Amino acid sequence: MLIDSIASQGWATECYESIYTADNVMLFSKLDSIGILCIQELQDIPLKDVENFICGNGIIWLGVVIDIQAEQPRGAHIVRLLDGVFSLPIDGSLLGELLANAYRKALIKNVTHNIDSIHVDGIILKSYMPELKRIFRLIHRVSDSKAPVMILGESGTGKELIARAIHDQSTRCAGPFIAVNCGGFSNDLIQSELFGHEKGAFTGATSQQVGHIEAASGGTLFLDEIGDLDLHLQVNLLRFLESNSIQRLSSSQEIAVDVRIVSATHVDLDTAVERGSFRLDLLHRLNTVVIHLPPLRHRRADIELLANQVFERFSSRYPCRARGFHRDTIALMKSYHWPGNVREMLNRIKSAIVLSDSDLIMPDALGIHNTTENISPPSLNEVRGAAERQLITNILIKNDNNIARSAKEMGVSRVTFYRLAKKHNIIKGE
Ligand SMILES: Nc1ncnc2c1ncn2[C@@H]1O[C@H](COP(=O)(O)OP(=O)(O)OP(=O)(O)O)[C@@H](O)[C@H]1O
Repeated sequence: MLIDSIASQGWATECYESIYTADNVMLFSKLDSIGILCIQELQDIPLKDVENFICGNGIIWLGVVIDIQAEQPRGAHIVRLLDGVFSLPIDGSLLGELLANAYRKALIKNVTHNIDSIHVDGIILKSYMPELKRIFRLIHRVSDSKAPVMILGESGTGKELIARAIHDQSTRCAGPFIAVNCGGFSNDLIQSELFGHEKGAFTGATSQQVGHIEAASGGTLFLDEIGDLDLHLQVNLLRFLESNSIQRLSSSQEIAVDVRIVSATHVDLDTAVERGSFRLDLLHRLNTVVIHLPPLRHRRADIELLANQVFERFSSRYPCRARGFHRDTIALMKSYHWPGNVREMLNRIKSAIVLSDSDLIMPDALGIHNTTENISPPSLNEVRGAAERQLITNILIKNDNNIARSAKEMGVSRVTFYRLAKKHNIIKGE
């Protein structure tokens, strides 16, 4: 068996039955991994999916074929996307050489393309959590496509920053990034803000105005608080998404527009659909790719990293005596509930930097008087869910995101581990 032969040369191996299952694991795998694809097994899989799989992660791929001649022409196309191909049976030392070469390339690729972090607005987004690393990799992966992205998360978790990151990493980065708050205006105003209007379209329309959708052409339109959009406007937005064209208010002229849509909301849209306040067809148009941003209280592992990043960023801008945080301050930040998420952390640290008169920022400088403020007691289900989620996350971190080892340590099958990790959005479903 090929797997045994590879393992006998000292390589750690994992075997997956389909590229769809493997795809989830790839998002977690170390970037210096090598993949081997059995080309025969790809016969029934749409070529587009195979291409996306091979090109969509930071891994060096080799292919194994039974009979190279018989693989033409579909197999030949796949082979061109790979870094090398070999047929079976293969001599052990030749296999060792192929793997060593691929590993060298993987290490170089890992150094030159760090896809575990994102640069945006002068900030480096980093995380110790597999869930966040997966999001950063996802952003890199969707960068070349126009697929609509929906970002879900509480206020202040960084939804707009992530939307900006998606734009900046994309092939549209030279185009405009236009952000619109769908909940911030009256219905009439938002209609005109989005679609534009002709002169005289309504009282006060003294000149023609280009709407945000048109203005974002060639770039990205970020629709914040999409859950607050009125039903009537949802119909108009859906029409635009289906036709890729708009009509300004009071005009019958169709204007073609090429934009990528990123939307965000803190509202539970599934419930909104059930209640009839959000259209299911619009939801399906917007949520091709979904990113769940966790609240800061679920990112304990990142608190110190984030706090230090914020400190570095702002301590050079303001007069500041402090050189960092006292360890009790870090401990307080880790135990605090952060109802306002990263935005609240930013504001508390900024004022602590300005007000602090000691070498280290002390806990009281954060102005957090009662760590239980704003916390309503969690339900038993919430407590169980949070514990399960934390356990899975910790086990994944400990096992270097290796699913098989994590499942073994947790004492469940790989399938059960997968199901639990998917349930908690730690990994993406198929
Ligand atoms: N990982 C991060 N590192 C540093 N700053 C961050 C990070 N995430 C978010 N921020 C900052 O936190 C603030 C809030 O972020 P953002 O406006 O993107 O949140 P949001 O989820 O869109 O909030 P809302 O739903 O209220 O509009 C911004 O100043 C942003 O720059």
